[in-house]
Amino acid sequence: MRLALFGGSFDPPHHGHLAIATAAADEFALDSVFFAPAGRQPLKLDGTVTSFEDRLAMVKLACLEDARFAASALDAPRSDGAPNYTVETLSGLARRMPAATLFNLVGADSFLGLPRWHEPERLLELAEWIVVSRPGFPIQDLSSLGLDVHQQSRVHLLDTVQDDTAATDLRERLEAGDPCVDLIAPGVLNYIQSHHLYR
Ligand SMILES: Nc1ncnc2c1ncn2[C@@H]1O[C@H](COP(=O)(O)OP(=O)(O)OP(=O)(O)O)[C@@H](O)[C@H]1O
Ligand SMILES: O=C(O)c1ccc[n+]([C@@H]2O[C@H](COP(=O)([O-])O)[C@@H](O)[C@H]2O)c1
Repeated sequence: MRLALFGGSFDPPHHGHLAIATAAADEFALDSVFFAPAGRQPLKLDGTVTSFEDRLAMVKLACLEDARFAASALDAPRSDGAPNYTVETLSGLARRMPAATLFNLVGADSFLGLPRWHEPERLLELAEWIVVSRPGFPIQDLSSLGLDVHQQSRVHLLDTVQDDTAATDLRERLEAGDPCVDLIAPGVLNYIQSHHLYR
């Protein structure tokens, strides 16, 4: 079983998320990609986000686009209010699925922030990483992270996707009344409209 954790705000899930998950699943023969909305992103504790329940519901709808995709509540808000550290999510997955080959899927912008994540060295041991290019974040910049040779062997770069969709832009466009039909899955758009999100 080859399984990727794909964490994010998913506020809302969009074409860029589906494009990188599809490319990663194709290239690395993944059986499953777990889309896990972050309850409390450790580096964005002050940011306002749409409720976890709405983001999980939208992710479930987005995941209908590919049989390899599944929505996951692994990063649901914790009862003690603590942030959702990916190191804990991945170690939980490794315990529960000891036979699985684990990957962590991220865009290049997220990966460039790795030194600020909780326990970066352990994160690179717990899973292989798939880092996908994103316009404005050249994959060559990853050399600036100073990973040693072993750590580099845990990181796979995928530069076949160049998708400039960003949730921040979409939220602004939705607020302005643009339905963004080409960039958001139809089921997600229906959910946004019927729940009056991003108004
Ligand atoms: N267009 C894209 N190309 C490559 N990676 C992406 C793209 N959009 C999102 N990602 C990656 O998906 C993961 C989750 O992203 P997130 O849900 O925060 O979306 P976002 O579009 O970056 O949101 P925001 O604009 O609110 O920061 C991150 O690892 C991010 O790098
Ligand atoms: O564990 C950490 O310290 C950590 C720090 C920053 C981001 N993350 C996770 O990385 C994923 C992508 O986050 P983002 O905000 O860059 O899209 C999401 O699941 C976050 O919870 C995790």
